[in-house]
Amino acid sequence: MSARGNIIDGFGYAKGLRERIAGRVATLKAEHGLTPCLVVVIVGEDPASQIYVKNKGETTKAVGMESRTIVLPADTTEADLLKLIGELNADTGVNGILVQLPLPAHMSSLKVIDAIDPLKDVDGFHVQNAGRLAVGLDAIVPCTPLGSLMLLKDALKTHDDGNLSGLNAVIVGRSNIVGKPMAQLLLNENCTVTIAHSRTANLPDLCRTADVLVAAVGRPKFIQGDWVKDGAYVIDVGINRIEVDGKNKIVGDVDFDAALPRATAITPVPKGVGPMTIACLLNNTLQAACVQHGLPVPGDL
Ligand SMILES: Nc1nc2c(c(=O)[nH]1)N[C@@H](CN(C=O)c1ccc(C(=O)N[C@@H](CCC(=O)O)C(=O)O)cc1)CN2
Repeated sequence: MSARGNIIDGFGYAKGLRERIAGRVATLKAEHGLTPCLVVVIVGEDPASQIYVKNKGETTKAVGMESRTIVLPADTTEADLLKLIGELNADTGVNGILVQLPLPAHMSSLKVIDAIDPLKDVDGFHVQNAGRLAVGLDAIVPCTPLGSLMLLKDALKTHDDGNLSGLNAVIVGRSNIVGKPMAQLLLNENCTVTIAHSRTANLPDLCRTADVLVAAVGRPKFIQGDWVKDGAYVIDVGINRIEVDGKNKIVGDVDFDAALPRATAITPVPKGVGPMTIACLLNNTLQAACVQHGLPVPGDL
């Protein structure tokens, strides 16, 4: 039996991944004269989004890629945003397009995402990428689920036989950007997958069946310690800002302290899945640039 209570170092893993990406970017530049370019579009002034976009710009440059950030006012019309996306789609110097979410309420994120060229959709949110992932074709995979899977596989390799096949996976949350693609990825790994949501009956008992428990529900410390099966792998995707003793704190969707002793391994918040999101975005951008130029796509990093 493997030891309990291991903390998965997403921050460290993401750092290593960024270094490997930087190496491949340098090779791409040296051998093909190609520098991948990522454009991030932000509409409005949501403070958290502004921080994420700033981090994306800085890390994109740090791995040697070109970064452009387009800031639009909150009252930008949907038509104007769609026009901009059309221009970026047509610009051969742009390899990746990302529209930061959430968008202001007067815009349809589905419509906006649908306007992005699927080959430049480095978020992997376009319906063509979602469909391709669902049927097992090559696709751009959403960054947070992709990063979660990388951490999970690495933890399994470290603490177990590394095999996801046949494990029971329960994903709490059915969003298009995390829950559903995570389910597809785990299904591809031959897990038996259940997606739970707000109408699921007896959620605690369902969670107790999970060898792999993924929490993506957006509610602070929602998953209690005694919902975690002895020896489970717990991936906490939640990033919730709460106030404790007058101070702002970020916590996940899992009651970490209570879950830790039961889990074989668990991601913390912060420094768990979060840093993997941006590292995987860079990887998707690198791969998208290769596909667009007919170059071989680098393998697993
Ligand atoms: N177009 C997109 N919009 C959004 C996405 C996305 O993948 N594509 N995801 C989130 C926000 N996000 C990236 O955009 C993101 C969230 C969190 C982190 C992160 O590194 N979190 C840190 C804590 C950071 C903090 O102090 O706030 C951690 O968990 O350690 C990176 C990226 C919604 N929108």
